Amino acid sequence: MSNKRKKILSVKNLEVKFRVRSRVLTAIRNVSFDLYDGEILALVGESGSGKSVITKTFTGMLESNGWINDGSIVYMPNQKTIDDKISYFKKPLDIVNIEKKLVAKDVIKFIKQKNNKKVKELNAQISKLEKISTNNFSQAKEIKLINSEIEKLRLSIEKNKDAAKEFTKRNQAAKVTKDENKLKDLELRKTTILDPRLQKEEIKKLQKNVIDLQVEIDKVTDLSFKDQAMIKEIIATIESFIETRKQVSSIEAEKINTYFKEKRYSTKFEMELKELIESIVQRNEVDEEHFSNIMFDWKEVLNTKAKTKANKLIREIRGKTIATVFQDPMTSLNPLLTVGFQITEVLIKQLKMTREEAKKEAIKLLTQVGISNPKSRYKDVPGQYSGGMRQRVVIAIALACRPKVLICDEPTTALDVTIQAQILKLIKELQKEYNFSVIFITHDLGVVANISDRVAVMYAGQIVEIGTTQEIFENAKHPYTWALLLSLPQLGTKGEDLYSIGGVPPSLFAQIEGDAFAPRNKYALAIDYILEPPMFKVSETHYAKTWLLHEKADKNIGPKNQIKKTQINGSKKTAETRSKKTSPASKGDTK
Ligand SMILES: Nc1ncnc2c1ncn2[C@@H]1O[C@H](COP(=O)(O)OP(=O)(O)OP(=O)(O)O)[C@@H](O)[C@H]1O
Repeated sequence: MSNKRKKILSVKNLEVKFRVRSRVLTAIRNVSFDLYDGEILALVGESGSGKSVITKTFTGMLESNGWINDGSIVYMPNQKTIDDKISYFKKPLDIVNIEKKLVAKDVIKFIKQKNNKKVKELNAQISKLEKISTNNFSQAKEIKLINSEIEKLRLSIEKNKDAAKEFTKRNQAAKVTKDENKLKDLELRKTTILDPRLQKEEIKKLQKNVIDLQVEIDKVTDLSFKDQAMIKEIIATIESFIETRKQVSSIEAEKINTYFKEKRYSTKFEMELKELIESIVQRNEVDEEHFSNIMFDWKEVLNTKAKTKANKLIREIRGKTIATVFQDPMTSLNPLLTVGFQITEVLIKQLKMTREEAKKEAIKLLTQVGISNPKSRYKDVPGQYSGGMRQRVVIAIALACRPKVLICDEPTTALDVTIQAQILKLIKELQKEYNFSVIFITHDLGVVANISDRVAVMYAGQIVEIGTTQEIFENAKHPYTWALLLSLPQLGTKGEDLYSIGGVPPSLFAQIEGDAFAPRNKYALAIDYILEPPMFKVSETHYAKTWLLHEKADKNIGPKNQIKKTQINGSKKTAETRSKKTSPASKGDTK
């Protein structure tokens, strides 16, 4: 695959995080790659390596507990798209910018909402004090109210003090302290109300607070996307401490410390979070009540749906530019509606076709994806189709809007080997005909040997090796790619156990030091445990993230025999031959 081809998607330094029960995990760590116009790029790696998460970021399909923390994903429409009347995107478009609008306004909105609420409360207090200062009747009424509150508090304190003497009643002791503080406040308010000079001072103080909060409302709009992500991380860190009582790691504490040090202006909300974090780090304790008070409206803000514009754009991308085919066709199909109806709905909604035009086009699409008797099958519901045929229908729907990028997320994993070969062949044929680009996700390198132009190998949220399919199969450089190749059933010896990669991938909750694969890598070097390797260039099209490519590393390290793609092809061919014997496509899978 020549790098001279035009890029259609360019991913740079992508970082994706998820909040899981008040902890944060980093699922994608600084990933960069390009997708070229008309190519098939395979994303390969074990379960959990981040293949699906990456592609979900292209279409705004991350679950609500996930967000893009950093990086950019730029979609560049090709000439065909630009010339095409119905295509929606004519200019390069940074998908992350749209996503930011979807997820990042939360913090700004939250702080604004909180400050506005406080301003309202303060203004009410000011007007009450002003009223009291000019009206004796109001003053007497207020004093009466305060006196009755003071009386109630005194009674409550007496009662709880007795209970607190029993050593087990911790709650009562805390309540006594709280009530005593309230009592002090009320006494002070009473004195203020009775003294006109103090009253004026109090009004001035409150007015100053209002001004400070209003300045903050203006400033908070400047919070960058990164600031907001950091604030979310700090909140999660505090929540995690409350839940687990586990001390914050020194790396995290340092990161938070640096964030505050480098800030020119911090909002009151941030300052309060800073205080809470400091209390955790320095004294291993946190004022939970304070935290829940300042976070009171947080959850509501996170769930707001006021992100409609960005949502609309993302839907346009999802519908007209980047389509996805998932492993289980039933996740995309409605079991109660006929296949014909489901295809025509897309055509009518997205391409504004009339029902008649849509029907014609749907039958054409069904024919193209290899459904025999499309006119009669058009009226069947998905349950009347077999697994392989359903997947063909999903492909037809995905192609209905002529996408420029088709994401295939393990589309053949649930199918038996013969049907799998048919579907792969179909995708390849359609791709040639319509010249869209494909990102093919799979955990099985063997599946992509025949279909992909390039392969990107993923491990623990990173791309560890990328190259043309031939380079990856015949000249792999990363020990993880060697392990994947060696565990292919096609390469196993009859009667012997298949090679399996020992150990488990690292936890994505923790900061990963050095090379993430080192603990499972029998060729690991000492440096792998200390320093993360960079991407080393092997050729114009081939890069690998392993210290074994460093000029000082021993070049003889690695498995003795390199694997030939032809070995994989051989076994894939057998599957294809089997499928051809039962073709046309429908024969092996006629239902
Ligand atoms: N909604 C979520 N909440 C929390 N963690 C998530 C969420 N979605 C994905 N992850 C985590 O992100 C990491 C990458 O997941 P991803 O689904 O991309 O893996 P994958 O390589 O596609 O694997 P698989 O083949 O099993 O789907 C995993 O550790 C997963 O647990």
